[in-house]
Amino acid sequence: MDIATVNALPYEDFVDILGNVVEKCPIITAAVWSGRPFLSLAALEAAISEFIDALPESGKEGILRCHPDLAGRDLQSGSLTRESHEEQAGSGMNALNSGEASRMARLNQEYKERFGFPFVICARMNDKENILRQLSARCQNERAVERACGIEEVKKICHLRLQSIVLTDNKL
Ligand SMILES: NC(=O)NC1=NC(=O)NC1=O
Repeated sequence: MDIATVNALPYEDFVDILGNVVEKCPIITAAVWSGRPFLSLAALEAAISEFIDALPESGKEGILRCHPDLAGRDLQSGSLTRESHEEQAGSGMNALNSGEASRMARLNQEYKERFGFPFVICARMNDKENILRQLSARCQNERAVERACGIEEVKKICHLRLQSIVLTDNKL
């Protein structure tokens, strides 16, 4: 789909097609619809990023709380969204050995208890070794640092999800 087609979508279709570029946060997509026509995919992505950046801390934490744990219960129960499942499987989260799985579960729990929101990382840009390394290291950060870091990862996930839906090579 090219950006001209995206711009022509009524908001129902815009939200249907692009509503999960930020995991389980279709309100972001529904809000940025007002900003069309977007001159390029980059402009659409910038509108999403600006909407997120303008949210209060509680809103940013809310976005993080909409993300399923990596190798967590949603993966185990098969209730991940299509996008999350592809991302988690692609980074090996569904192929952890028992030691790795219990370490992920313990560190995810520790992280959530410390910050009140889950550890979020762009799985498609990391392998399981780096995810475990990042999770362990980031547990030591301050809350504000982790809120910002998690949101940056959300934007990376969004960038890749948008690229899989909207063609990037043409501009209006
Ligand atoms: N907690 C997470 O980081 N979750 C995820 N990262 C991804 O890239 N996909 C997910 O589901």
